[in-house]
Amino acid sequence: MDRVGLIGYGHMGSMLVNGFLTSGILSTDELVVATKSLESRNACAAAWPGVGIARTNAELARQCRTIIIAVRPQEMATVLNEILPVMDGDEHIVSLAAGISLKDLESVFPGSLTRAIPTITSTVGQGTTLVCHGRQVDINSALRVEGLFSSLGNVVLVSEEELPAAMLLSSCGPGLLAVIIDELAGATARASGLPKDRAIGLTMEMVAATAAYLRETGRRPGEMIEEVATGGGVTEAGVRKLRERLPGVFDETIISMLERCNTVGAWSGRRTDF
Ligand SMILES: NC(=O)C1=CN([C@@H]2O[C@H](COP(=O)(O)OP(=O)(O)OC[C@H]3O[C@@H](n4cnc5c(N)ncnc54)[C@H](O)[C@@H]3O)[C@@H](O)[C@H]2O)C=CC1
Ligand SMILES: O=C(O)[C@@H]1CCC=N1
Repeated sequence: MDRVGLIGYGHMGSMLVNGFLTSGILSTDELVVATKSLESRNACAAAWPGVGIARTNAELARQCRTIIIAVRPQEMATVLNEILPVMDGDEHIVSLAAGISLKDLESVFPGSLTRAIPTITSTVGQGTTLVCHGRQVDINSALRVEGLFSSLGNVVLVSEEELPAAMLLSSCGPGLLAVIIDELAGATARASGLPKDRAIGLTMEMVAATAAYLRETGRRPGEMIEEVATGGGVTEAGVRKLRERLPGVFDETIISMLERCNTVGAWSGRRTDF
């Protein structure tokens, strides 16, 4: 049986297990999970009876042809060090790690490699997984992996050059937007006395409705601003303030994140000696 192995059962790993199994794209006996902490191994076993739980990453690698690695980038070399010696070479490795390039991965595993960048919003069936296949991935393996991630929501194929920018928006973006929701609600609560929880509730509904409006009408953001900001009115005063300050803040934000993309894997010097 062509089993799927998942290494790491944190935010992404647990979301993938939930998505693969509840969508029915995999049955419990087609999935094997390995993770470092005993606590999350037990949590996985309790939540998903029937899923294979491997005691080590090597044990998982011996049983699976598709191996999804959902550990932090800093742990990637350790995991590869454990699994590569027991692999045949015809497996398909899928890395979720931000900031570790296919070239880096190919330098230690010259076989089938795919980078997949999911998003936490797939927990509720919304959002996009970015997928970028390496040169060695054949069509069947590519479709298999795309099918797995389609069970969580939208899949978009991207080139590796586009991946960091696309990830900033589709995958880091939910974290950035959560900051904006928090700050907007917080400032409103501070200035008005509206309880913060109520302010957050109203802001969340507004954000979801704004996205739906833009999506369904096809309006550009600038057109929507014009519709909302009545000349000489209330919104206009706020839009003017944000237009003064936000471009600089967002330029700094995006530059710092792109810089971090280049260093988060810290691959240099971490090559292993299999
Ligand atoms: N959190 C997010 O929204 C997204 C994360 N990613 C990427 O997904 C990967 C995982 O991120 P998270 O789930 O947020 O991290 P996390 O810290 O929540 O989970 C990491 C998991 O890996 C396990 N682990 C650590 N070392 C291990 C080892 N040597 N062997 C086996 N398991 C080990 C940990 O016990 C934990 O279960 C990262 O590489 C990240 O760049 C990609 C897209 C979105
Ligand atoms: O913040 C991170 O590094 C990960 C990658 C994309 C979203 N979260």
